Formats: sequence, structure tokens, C-alpha cells
Amino acid sequence: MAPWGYEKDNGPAHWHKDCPIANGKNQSPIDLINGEVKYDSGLKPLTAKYVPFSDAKFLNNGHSVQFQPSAGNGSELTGGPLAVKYNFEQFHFHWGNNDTEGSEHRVDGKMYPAELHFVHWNSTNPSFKDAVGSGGPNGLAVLGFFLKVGAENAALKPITDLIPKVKDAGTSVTVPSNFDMQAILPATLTDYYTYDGSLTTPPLAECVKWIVFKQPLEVSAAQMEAFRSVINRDGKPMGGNYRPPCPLHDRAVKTSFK
Ligand SMILES: CC#CCOc1ccc(CNS(N)(=O)=O)cc1
Ligand SMILES: [Zn+2]
Repeated sequence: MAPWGYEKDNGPAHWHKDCPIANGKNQSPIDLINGEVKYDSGLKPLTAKYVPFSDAKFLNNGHSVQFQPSAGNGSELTGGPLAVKYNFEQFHFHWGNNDTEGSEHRVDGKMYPAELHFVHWNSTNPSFKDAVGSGGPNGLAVLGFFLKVGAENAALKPITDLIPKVKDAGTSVTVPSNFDMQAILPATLTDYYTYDGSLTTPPLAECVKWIVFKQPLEVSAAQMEAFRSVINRDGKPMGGNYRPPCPLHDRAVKTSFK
């Protein structure tokens, strides 16, 4: 199979050939249906502490654009549905070629123009790769933020301003060390959906505690256009790099809000 992607000949419908777990019972993303979720008063507030990175790259890996520090720096996620501390690994985006599509998760069938994922790994593992392969839904914790078009996002501007430098697959740039990742997050990490799921890209491992925030972040139309200028490894616009929703099967989606 050609390397996986989102085109007709290598997209989500093909992924099961290399990753049979694609047809598993704990796959992501899903459609978050408000009439079927259950409020859980036991969900604690989430705390994300992101400290400045001295040497981080912003790169085009052919299927997304990704902020990737070279090694751990003590940025961590705790609380919410998580029993232990999780280390920050990377963040990346999924988006569409127009404002009616682009997010991976949906809310009552509604798609947002984009979705931002902050990937973290369970610190009881020796490494990120061990956490992916650790089995069960506590290997990784991914924060999902919907993006909608509105005001310019000043916190993401240092990143969206770098996009022209990583237009082509396989390119990367160094991110200025004064980039403040914490500023991307809302002041309080409240009102989220959480459920046990998987990576939404190969290897599709069912190792993820998903935490998807109800409140979208805003980005400007110009920032959305920057994403839409990114090219994938086939030389085509990368927009459309989202997996469609997967069956919920017998999973529960819990909410931190009523
Ligand atoms: C071992 C291994 C591996 C690959 O690790 C990843 C990590 C994150 C992702 C992105 N997946 S998502 N969209 O669910 O955050 C894909 C592969
Ligand atoms: Zn993702």
C-alpha cells in the first residue's frame, strides 16, 4: 500500500489493511452526541503546565503540521479523568479545504473547520513509544480543541506565521524559544467530553484517553488560509486530513459539564 494518507487510494478506508485495529471497538474520532453523553461529577479540573521549550521544531510530516520539542522539558498534564501525570509530546492540526469541514470529532454531527490535538504520554512509561504500545486506554492523553473562524488567535500566530516555511512535506523550522504554548489554552480547562479511544491516524492504537473541549478556539480566516496552503507528500493541498467518525460500540462518553 502506498504510504497512508487521505486520498482516494490511501485514505481511511484503506488503513485497515496495514492496521487491522482500524475496525476495532475503541476507535477515534467519534461523533459526540449530546443526547447520549453522561455528566460525571467526579471529573476533576484538568491542569496543563507548559514550560517554554529551548529547541522545538515545527514540521510538515506529509499528513499534518506539528510542533515537536526535541525532548521532554517538564511540560505536563494532570487531573480531569487522568490518574497519573502525562508528559507533553507534540501538538498538530487537522483541517478542511473550506469552513464546513475539517475537524475529526463532531458535535451532534457538526464539523468545525479544524481541530488541534495536544498529545501527552503516561509518565509511568519509559518513553512515548512505550506508552503507545502499553495496551489499554491510559497510554496517551490527547486534548482536542475545535477551531472556528473568528478573531485572530494571537497565541497561535507564532505557529501559523511559520506555516509558509513548512509548506512542503518533509520540511521543518526551529520555533523561536519565546513561543508561549501555555497561551494557546483557555485560562481554565473546563467543559470537556472524555472517552476511551485511539490514535486517529495509523497505527490507530487504542491507547488514548480523549479529552475534547466543548468551547472552540477562534482563528482568523487568514490563519485558516495558511493551513490550506500546506502541501502533502503527493503535492496536493493537505486540507481534508481528518478521519471520519468511528462507531461508538459500547463506550460511554462522559462530560465535565451538565
Ligand atoms: C509508536 C508510535 C507511534 C506514532 O505516534 C503517533 C502519535 C500521535 C499521532 C497523532 N494521532 S492523533 N490525531 O490521534 O493525535 C499519530 C501517531
Ligand atoms: Zn490528531
